[in-house]
Amino acid sequence: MSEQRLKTSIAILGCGEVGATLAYTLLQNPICSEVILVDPKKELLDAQVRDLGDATYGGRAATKIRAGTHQEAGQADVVVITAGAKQKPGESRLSLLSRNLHILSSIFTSMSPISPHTILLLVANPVDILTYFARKLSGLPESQVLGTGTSLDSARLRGVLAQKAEVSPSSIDAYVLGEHGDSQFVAWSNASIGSTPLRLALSAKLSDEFKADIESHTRGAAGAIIAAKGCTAYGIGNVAASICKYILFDSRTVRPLSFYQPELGCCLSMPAVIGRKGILRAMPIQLDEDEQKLLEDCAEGLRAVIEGAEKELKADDELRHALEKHA
Ligand SMILES: NC(=O)C1=CN([C@@H]2O[C@H](COP(=O)(O)OP(=O)(O)OC[C@H]3O[C@@H](n4cnc5c(N)ncnc54)[C@H](O)[C@@H]3O)[C@@H](O)[C@H]2O)C=CC1
Ligand SMILES: CC(=O)C(=O)O
Repeated sequence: MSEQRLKTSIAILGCGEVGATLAYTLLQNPICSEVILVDPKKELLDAQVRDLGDATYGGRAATKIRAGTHQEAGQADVVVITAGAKQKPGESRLSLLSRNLHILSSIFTSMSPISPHTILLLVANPVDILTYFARKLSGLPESQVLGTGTSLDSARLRGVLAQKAEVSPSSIDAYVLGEHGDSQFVAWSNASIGSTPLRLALSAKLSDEFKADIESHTRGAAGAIIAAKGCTAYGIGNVAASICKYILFDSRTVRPLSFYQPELGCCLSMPAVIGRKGILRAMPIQLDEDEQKLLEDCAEGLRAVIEGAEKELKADDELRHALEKHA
């Protein structure tokens, strides 16, 4: 096989806390030949590339890291978008929408023309809404545009359940679904430890109070970490690196990811099979009546945010033109 055919690249837009942590994770666990970092803050970009480069000299150095332009990023196999404002302590993810939508739109203008084979992975918040608009702004097929969604919340859920059940997190099969935000919910009816349904594995422990405690821990995790250190980075760095691996290795792994749900009219997280072409297919999940209602409420809330954002977009010439380009 020629050198050219083996070359695989991941571009990371935004090299702040999350982008740099993701880059470091990709250098420590090589899955591609090149990581390209892009950020308008030139001094920060150069410093991150030098610092991250210093981490590659000792070992296998299988992955090279370099600074690049938006145009170069648009030709990468996977483009991860971490560019955007982050929450201040006490702020919600949705409060970032207006700022981050402008950044998202400028990114697609700068990356154009984007490779038709690129897979876009949205990380910046509010991730479900930005995933929705990235589909429209990029002009890429729906299956190639996904967001990390509740995969991080699900990792947090597995962590806390593993402690309670005294088993390894890798033996817990449980999903947080819906919005990566306040309206998320746990699909308790499907949760299991090994092949044992959670209600059998935890029996008496699994009270409503126990569930409410776990849900509030999972929902509040980001806020608590941000209040103490100003950002979250390691968890999402690890989750985003894993998703890049599922894509590049065509591993067909099932994870809860944010992608377009035609019957709900928005992007939110449901289980999906992930591979080289992005979302290969949704994996059906049977929710109970209460969970189905939570899913519908969550979608209704996200659709209302999308409608508000669309009104704002129509009033802004630059954003309106960006959206109309691929309408
Ligand atoms: N989905 C998830 O689970 C998580 C999402 N996040 C989100 O990720 C985003 C980034 O967080 P941090 O890295 O902590 O923020 P940060 O402020 O440290 O870094 C953001 C970077 O984006 C850059 N940027 C701005 N415009 C750009 C453009 N047009 N092209 C390329 N880069 C651009 C900025 O210069 C800055 O360096 C936030 O929106 C945050 O809420 C953070 C953690 C978890
Ligand atoms: C910041 C964020 O979205 C998280 O850590 O979940």
